[in-house]
Parts: sequence; C-alpha cells; structure tokens
Amino acid sequence: MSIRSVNPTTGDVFAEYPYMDSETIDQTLTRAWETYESWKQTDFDERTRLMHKAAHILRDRVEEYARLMVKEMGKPIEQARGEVRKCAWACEYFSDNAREFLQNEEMQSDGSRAFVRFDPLGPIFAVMPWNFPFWQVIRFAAPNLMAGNVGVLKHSHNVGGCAVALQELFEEAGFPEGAFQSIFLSNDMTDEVVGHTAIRGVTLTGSVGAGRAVAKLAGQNLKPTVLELGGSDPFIVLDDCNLDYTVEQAVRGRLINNGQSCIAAKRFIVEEGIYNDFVEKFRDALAGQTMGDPMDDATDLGPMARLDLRTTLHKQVQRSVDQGAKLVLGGEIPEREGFYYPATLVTECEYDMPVFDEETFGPVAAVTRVQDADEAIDVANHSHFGLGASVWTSTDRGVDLAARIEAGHVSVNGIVKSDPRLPFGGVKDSGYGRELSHHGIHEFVNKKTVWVK
Ligand SMILES: O=CCCC(=O)O
Repeated sequence: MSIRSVNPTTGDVFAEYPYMDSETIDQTLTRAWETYESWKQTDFDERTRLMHKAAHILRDRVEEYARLMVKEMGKPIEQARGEVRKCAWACEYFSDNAREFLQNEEMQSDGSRAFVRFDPLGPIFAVMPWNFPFWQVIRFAAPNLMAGNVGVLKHSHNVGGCAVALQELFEEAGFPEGAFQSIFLSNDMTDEVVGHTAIRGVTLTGSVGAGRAVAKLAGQNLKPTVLELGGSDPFIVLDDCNLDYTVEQAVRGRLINNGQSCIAAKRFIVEEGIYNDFVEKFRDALAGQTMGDPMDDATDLGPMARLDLRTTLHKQVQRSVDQGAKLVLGGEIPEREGFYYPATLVTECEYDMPVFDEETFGPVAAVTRVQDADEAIDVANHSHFGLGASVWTSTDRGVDLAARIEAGHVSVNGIVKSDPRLPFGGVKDSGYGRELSHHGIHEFVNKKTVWVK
C-alpha cells in the first residue's frame, strides 16, 4: 500500500511513497519524543539560528520547491513561488519574535512573585492538506519548533514529494534528526498516532469531516487540538464600493490557487443597486482569465488538484442549476487532458443550493442578490462556516459591519489572506484555535503558573 503523486495537468502518476508499518511509526514517534527531550533544552539563540537557516534554504530553492508543488497539485507557478517566499518569511518572523512571545509573564498575586512560563508540550502531530503544501506545514512547524516542540507530519496523499522535501529542509538546516518527520500512513492508522503516548497535541487543516474525526480521537485521548477546517467566505459588495477595484479583487479572491483555498471568496453577496453592473463586469473579468499549463507564467488558472475534486465541484454546480441558479459562465468540463475546470459564474443563488451551503473548492463563484447591508449580513452569516469574510464599501462602514460578521477574519476592501503577524482561524464549522502570530505560538505550550511565597 502506498500513496501516489499524480500530475493534475496530465493525469500521469509519477511517484509513489509506501505506507509505513506500525513498527516504523512507533519508532518514528519514539524518536520524536527522544529528540524533544533535548530540543526543549536548547536556547532561543540556537533555535533562531537554525530557523534562519531554514528560511535561507527556502529562499535559495524557490524555483525547485515551486515546481514540485505545481507538479503535484497544479497551482500556477508564480503563486507557488510566492508560497515558498511566504514560508521563508514565516520562518524569519518566528525566529525573530518567538523569544518575546514566550517570555515569562509576571502576574499579581498574594505571593512575593508569580509568573507564567510558556513551556513546550512535546511532539505535535500535524495532519495537513495539499492546497498549500509548503505553507500549511511551515505555519505549523516554524512556531512550534521555536517553542521547543517537535513535529510529526502526515501530509495529504497527493503531495508526498512535498512531505519528503519539508523533512529534508529542516534536516539540512541543522535541526536534529527527529525534530521534524514526515510519516506516510493510511487514514485508519491515524488513530494509532493520535493515541500514541509520545504525541502531546494535534493540529489539523482539512475538511470538516476529517476535523470531527481527529478531534474526537484527540478528545478521547485528552490531547489539545487546533482545527482549521473549510470555509465558504462571503464577499459582500455594497452600492458605495469602488466597483472596478472590487471586481478585480473578486477575481483574485475567487481564483487564487485555482479556487482551492479555504479562504477564497466563494459567496458573492451583492447589493441591489450595483448588482447588474457587478455581475456583468465580474463575468467579463472571469472570462478573460487564461486557463492553461500551471508551469507557464502566463497561466491564471491551472487544473484542479485531483479528478474526484473536479467531479464533486461539477456536481455542485449542476445541482445548484437544477435548483434554479443561473449559469452565466463556464460550468462545463473542457475536452482536454488534465483535471481542468473553467472559471464559472452562477447567479440567483439561494440558501440550500450546494454552491451556497457547501464549500466549493474550485473556480466557481456564486452570486446572491440582497436589498441592503442588513440583509447582506444575514445572508453572509447564514452558513455553518465562519472562516474569513470581506466587505467592499467605505472604510468606516466596513469596520462597523465587520463586528456583525461571524468569521475569524474580516477584511475591509481587501481579500482575505493569511499573514504570519496576524492570527488565523475560524468559528463555527470552520474550526477553533488560532495559527500564526503570538496567538498561534501559544496554542501548544504549557502556560505554567509559578507562585513564590
Ligand atoms: O486554505 C487555507 C489557507 C490559505 C492561506 O493561509 O493563505
């Protein structure tokens, strides 16, 4: 049994990685624990030095890592390069700031002194997705290694090459063997890993179903979890927005990563007065995007990462049209090799339609018409997800409306994007806990109170 890398541009299988057996997994986790015992005692100078080295390697190998990602999951090459650079930035950010984020916090009490220490917890098990195969891993690994934890990665089945490259990256940077390890295993062996005594925390980025399953296991084993699950981000367009800029950003926000981002804009909620103009311009702008080989710099939209994902997306569109949505652009599987799906626009979308209710993980924009800002907020919040949201209007009005939107992140006149300096995570079925910033580094530490008489 093994996992396979399939090039989504051609459908060709080009690499296989065998599953590890139970004994190998146990040895890997035991090594993680043993490494943790010494790694937790290293000082910040040493951790900083190694994490800077990792950043340096990333910057040096932008092209190599970018091409690997494109080959395994099909994102446009320039976006892949940007992802590698962002990883380097996150490594630098946490190496430069972890010491301050984790310094003791002095507290008032009845003792002569009381303070909180932020001690590491141990090996953290990370279950990560294929859509940002480097970034999703680095944003877990950089803060956790800086905090004194070590990492064990179960990467998604279609990005085995990235999993191997990430382990090698940390080894080459000089981190001790066992500080960051990739494991290959079937989904049912995940139970064994979560329950293993060496594992002290679990972080998962993935689907709601995977999040529930892993959180249940972790709960049974009393291990803390961070869950970053799906999203169906609203993109709220109000009459007073700057229309041309908003349309330009709507295209960017929807098509980023071939539409396969948890924080991509998915539901476009548009006020009556600007609705027709927005839809017309949005359709034209989407139609002008170039679909093609993701290795080509001129490509805006590459293939979807897997055949089954394209099938699911296409069915979501078809079922929504059957329920009364209007197909304005795209919506047909092109006759070419690879898992391509065109930029697709559906309007007149309503509650209960798949493109409104479910996460659409691909280049499909669903538009809903509303009478005013109040209705826009109701429609935006009518979702079991709550990851990101954006609102396009005057600045002050946008900031006021942000308070009423149920999401972990609201952008005013900008698309939702992650940033090492800002907390990232969701509410409702989008999960809990935060990654990035000082909030992220505090998720897997023992906030230990020390009281002195
Ligand atoms: O897919 C979700 C993560 C996207 C990001 O961090 O930019």
